[in-house]
Amino acid sequence: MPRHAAVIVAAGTGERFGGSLPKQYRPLAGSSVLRRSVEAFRASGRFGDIVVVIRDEHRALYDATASDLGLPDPVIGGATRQDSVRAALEWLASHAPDGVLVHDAARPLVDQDTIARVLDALETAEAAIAAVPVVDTIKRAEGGIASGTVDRSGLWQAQTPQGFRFATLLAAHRAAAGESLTDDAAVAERQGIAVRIVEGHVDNFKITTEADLTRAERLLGGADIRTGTGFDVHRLVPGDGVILCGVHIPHPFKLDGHSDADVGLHALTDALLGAIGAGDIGQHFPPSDERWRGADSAAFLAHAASLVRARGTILNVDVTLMCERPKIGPNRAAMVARVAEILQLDPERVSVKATTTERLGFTGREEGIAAQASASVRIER
Ligand SMILES: Nc1ccn([C@@H]2O[C@H](COP(=O)(O)OP(=O)(O)OP(=O)(O)O)[C@@H](O)[C@H]2O)c(=O)n1
Ligand SMILES: C[C@](O)(CO)[C@H](O)COP(=O)(O)O
Repeated sequence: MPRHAAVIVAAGTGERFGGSLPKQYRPLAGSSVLRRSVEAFRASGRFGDIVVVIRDEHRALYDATASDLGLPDPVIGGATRQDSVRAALEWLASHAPDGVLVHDAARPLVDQDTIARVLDALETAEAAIAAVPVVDTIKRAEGGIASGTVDRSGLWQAQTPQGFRFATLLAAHRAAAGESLTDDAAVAERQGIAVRIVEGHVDNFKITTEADLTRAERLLGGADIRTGTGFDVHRLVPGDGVILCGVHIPHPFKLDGHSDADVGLHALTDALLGAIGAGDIGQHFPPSDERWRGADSAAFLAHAASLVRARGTILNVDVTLMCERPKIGPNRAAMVARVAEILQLDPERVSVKATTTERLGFTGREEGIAAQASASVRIER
């Protein structure tokens, strides 16, 4: 039985993707791009060594996503993909596997059939790569103007994995050091090695831009979206106005409470905390703490928002205020604007609604005001 190794190259900078978190460490459907690629090769059960190649400065990111996978220490890659693959092959040289499959970490949707086809082809071929036929009409263009149509017959889009007899690929990479070749098949072709093409899969695309990640997320059944709800009540006592969703509204009563008693922002704070399982407002801002006496509830909401942002993105929030008076309608736009400002959200993602309770219950008797809220967040870290 031949012994095969897998090399997962993840030492790129993801320049075309951009952003502060490199694309291979971006969350993807509850996992990460890199972890999904590695797990596809683990799940195949046909590999001895699985070697991941990373950038030195990504060590903490790698540990956070893959340290529990039981892999050997990652190999440190080079300036180009070619350099990174060669570094992994040199590391593997002392293990002398019969064959090696090289795979882009940036292709997290690789399927088991594609991996198996490349491996099976290696039984009779010295080199085999996954690829899909070019299906679109291909244009050559200069200055944005088409200057010709390329005959697409016989054209393929190379994917990974790309498989080789180990000794063949190591020798080819050593010979090609310093050149500028974008895949391992090109390195092998340079040495006159016949590279067999086997069927890849259209979904085994490379994550190059944000749009690719969104497409991958969609194919995997959606992002990690969570929702939280909040509910709060404050008593009305004689006063000169209420603060609701950050807006002061003149009124012959005020809301009674330790802080400014903004029932709308309190419900919303709890909704955000609930969405990430971070307890409730009372845990974060105990009424026994003098610091919060008369406090502007915007500080509570901003704190909850920062906890969510440490893990992901706030998608939308929705607050319903329950009272007979004051009338919310004339103040709604100002409330939406203030909540959006505190949450640093587009106002289009903020909703404030109101209802009476048909003069029923404590809100109907104007003894107090109640609020309920919900928040949706996308977890990314
Ligand atoms: N010096 C490099 C460059 C790329 N790669 C890896 O090779 C694969 C294919 O490269 P690509 O997707 O083009 O990644 P980047 O080089 O990161 O992207 P860009 O070209 O946009 O900077 C990726 O898994 C990438 O991490 C690598 O290991 N070492
Ligand atoms: C290896 C590869 O993914 C096959 O399509 C591709 O060649 C990588 O090229 P890039 O220039 O790094 O995008």
